[in-house]
Amino acid sequence: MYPASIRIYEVGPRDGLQNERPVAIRDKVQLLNALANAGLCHIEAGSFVSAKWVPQMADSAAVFGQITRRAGVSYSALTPNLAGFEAALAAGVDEVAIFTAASERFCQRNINCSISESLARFVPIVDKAKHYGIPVRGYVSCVLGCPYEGEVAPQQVAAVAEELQQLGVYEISLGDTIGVGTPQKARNMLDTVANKVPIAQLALHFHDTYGQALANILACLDSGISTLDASVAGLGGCPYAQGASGNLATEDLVYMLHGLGIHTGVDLPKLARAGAQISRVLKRHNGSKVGQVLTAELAPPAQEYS
Ligand SMILES: CC(C)(COP(=O)([O-])OP(=O)([O-])OC[C@H]1O[C@@H](n2cnc3c(N)ncnc32)[C@H](O)[C@@H]1OP(=O)([O-])[O-])[C@@H](O)C(=O)NCCC(=O)NCCSC(=O)C[C@@](C)(O)CC(=O)[O-]
Repeated sequence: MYPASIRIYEVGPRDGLQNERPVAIRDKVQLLNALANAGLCHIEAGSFVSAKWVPQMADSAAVFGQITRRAGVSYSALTPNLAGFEAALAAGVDEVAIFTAASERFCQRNINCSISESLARFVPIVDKAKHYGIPVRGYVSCVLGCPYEGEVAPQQVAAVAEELQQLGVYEISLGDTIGVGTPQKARNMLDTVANKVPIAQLALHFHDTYGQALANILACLDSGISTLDASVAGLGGCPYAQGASGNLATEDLVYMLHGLGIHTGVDLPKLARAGAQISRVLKRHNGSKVGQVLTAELAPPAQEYS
C-alpha cells in the first residue's frame, strides 16, 4: 500500500547548485525563499566544506544570513567535520547532515578519508549537535553503484547505514550518487538496509542519470518509506562522479505523488516557477519535464541553451 503522505527533502540548493556554474548569493536566496513559499519544509541550503573542494558552496554562511526564514521550514547544511559543524552552527542552521559512502574509493575521493575514518570524524559532530539540539541527518553515497568500484553490495550499504544510525543520526538518506540503479535493485537494496535500520529512519536520494529515478522510487513506495530527496529542476550532478545527472527533479516527483493521491504539501505551480527561474539564472535546460510543461511561458529563448 502506498503512504498517505510523503515528506520531500529538497536538496537542489545544495546538491544541485554544488555542481552548477557559480550562482550569486541573491539568486540562491531567491531560490530558497521560492522553495519555502512552494510549501517545502525541509530544504538543504548549503554546505560547510572546503572551498577548495567545492567552491560553489563557499558562500553558504552568507546565504543562511539572508534567507527569509519561513515558520515551519527547516534549513539544513552538510558538515563533513567539526570545523564545518561549528561554521554551520554560527550561520544559524536548523539541521546538519554528515556524509559518507558505501564505497571506500568514493569516500576517499569525496572527503579524503576512509569510511571508518569518516565515521570517527562524525562522533564529535553528533555529540555537539546533541548539545545544541540540532538534528543530524546521515548520507550514504554509492548505494547502487560506485564510479570507481562498480557494483556495491546491499549488505555493505546496510552495514554503513547501521553504523550511522548507531552514531545517533535521526535519518539516513541512501544515495544512488551516479543514478545507475534500476527498480528491482533499488528495492532489494532498500529491503536489505531496512533489515538493519527501521524504514522510518530511511530516505531515498536517487540521481537520474539513466532516467530511472522515478521508476526506482515507485518500486520502493510501498515499502514504508516516508521521506524522498529531490532537486528542483533536476539541478546538479556529483563533483566526483563525472557524467552523473542531478537528483530526480522535485516537480516530477510531486506530480507523480499527487497523481497517486499522496499528499506532499507542495504547491506544484509555485515549485515549477522556482525551477524555471533558477534554470534561467543558470542559462540551463530545465531538467524537470513537468516543470517545462507548467512554465512553458517562462522558458528562456532557445539560443540561451547553446
Ligand atoms: C572533508 C574535507 C574538508 C577534507 O579535506 P582535507 O584536505 O583532507 O582536510 P584538511 O583538514 O587537511 O583541510 C584542508 C583545507 O580545507 C579547510 N577545511 C577543512 N574543513 C573545512 C570545512 N568544513 N569548511 C571549510 N574549510 C575546511 C582547512 O582549513 C584547510 O584549509 P587550508 O589550510 O588548506 O587553507 C574535504 O574533503 C571536503 O571539503 N570535501 C567536501 C566534499 C563535498 O562537499 N562533496 C559533495 C557533497 S557529498 C554529495 O554530494 C553526495 C550526497 C550527500 O549528495 C549523497 C549522494 O548523492 O550520494
